[in-house]
Amino acid sequence: MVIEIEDLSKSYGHHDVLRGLSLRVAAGEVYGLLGPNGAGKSTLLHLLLGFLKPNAGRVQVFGSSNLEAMRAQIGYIPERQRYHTRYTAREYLHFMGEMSGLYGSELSNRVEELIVLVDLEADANRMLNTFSKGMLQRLGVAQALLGDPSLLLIDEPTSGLDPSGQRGVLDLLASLRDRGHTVFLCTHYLHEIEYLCDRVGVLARGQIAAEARVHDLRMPSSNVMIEVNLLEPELRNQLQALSMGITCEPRMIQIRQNTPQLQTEVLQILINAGVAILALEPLESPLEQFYTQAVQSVTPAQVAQRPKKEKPVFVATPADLAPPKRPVTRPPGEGETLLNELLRRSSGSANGETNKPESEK
Ligand SMILES: Nc1ncnc2c1ncn2[C@@H]1O[C@H](COP(=O)(O)OP(=O)(O)OP(=O)(O)O)[C@@H](O)[C@H]1O
Repeated sequence: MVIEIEDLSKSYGHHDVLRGLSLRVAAGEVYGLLGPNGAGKSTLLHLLLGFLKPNAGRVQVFGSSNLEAMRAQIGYIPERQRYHTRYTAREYLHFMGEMSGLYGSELSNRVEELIVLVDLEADANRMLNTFSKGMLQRLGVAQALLGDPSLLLIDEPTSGLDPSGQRGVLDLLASLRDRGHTVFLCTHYLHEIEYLCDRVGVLARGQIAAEARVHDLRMPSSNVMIEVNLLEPELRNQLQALSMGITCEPRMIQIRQNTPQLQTEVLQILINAGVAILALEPLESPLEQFYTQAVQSVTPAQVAQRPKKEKPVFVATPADLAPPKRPVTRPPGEGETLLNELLRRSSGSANGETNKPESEK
């Protein structure tokens, strides 16, 4: 294992940020950590780098708990890097390379190789105060790679970049993944997870609330939207009669609780009626559903009730991620999503207990 974290807790004063978090990242794996603002993603990166000390728990990188000694093998790309803008990109990389103990031809060769890798050949002699945010971010990647680290810790790499800047950074990170680097990536953006990562974890209320292989989340969405040129009222009624989960407007059909069969029936009716289909899109991606469920599932009461040594709240498997069998629109309390059911079981509520405080039971 490249990263092994067990039962990690970190507080700032009375503010408990991480509460018994455990996770593992294997060599060559690209792990994406999603979490709302303030969930503790940057804190976790700083703990991995040994910049911060945990209140409890174990952090090992490359099998060692001496994280300061491991730093040379880690490339860190922070969300916001500060640069000395009076340097050119080439000078800056030389300067930073010397700081990491590289000299002479080894340093020059490494700098030139990295300038090519991050696609800054044409701009390497320009002053950094003329660089765009995207160029600075690519320079940050080059800097992180100076010591040829095998593990990269990356904090929100495309935050604040325009679409072409984002594309440049993502393509660069994909090329690093393809070179076999182990990557631990913190992000808010689901498309980055889909594009880059092998596995995804959701950090919520100080724990890994859910974990899944990204490949297993590539499944048909359970809710889709079909955009059409125009639906006559008669046709709308015909479609809505197919299922309670279908709602129609003059130019849009929503299928909640979509199945391949139901979708085929809807499309067949539209085609037979000569309706032009302009678009068919998922209402939310399976990854989005997975993230939302994970963030909403861990309630403060559940966190407070969990004994310290308990395993992660929920680790998703492909079967767990299948669309819920009962209608999504059912009244509250009538049923649970599978994820919620598992969560309740894992917090000891399967045998009739609820998560209410003792006083309310
Ligand atoms: N040095 C500090 N002292 C006190 N509180 C801190 C400190 N650093 C972070 N925090 C708090 O800890 C919590 C977690 O912060 P952190 O920056 O790790 O979250 P994050 O998930 O990276 O957030 P974001 O996605 O917004 O960057 C936040 O509530 C933050 O205000």
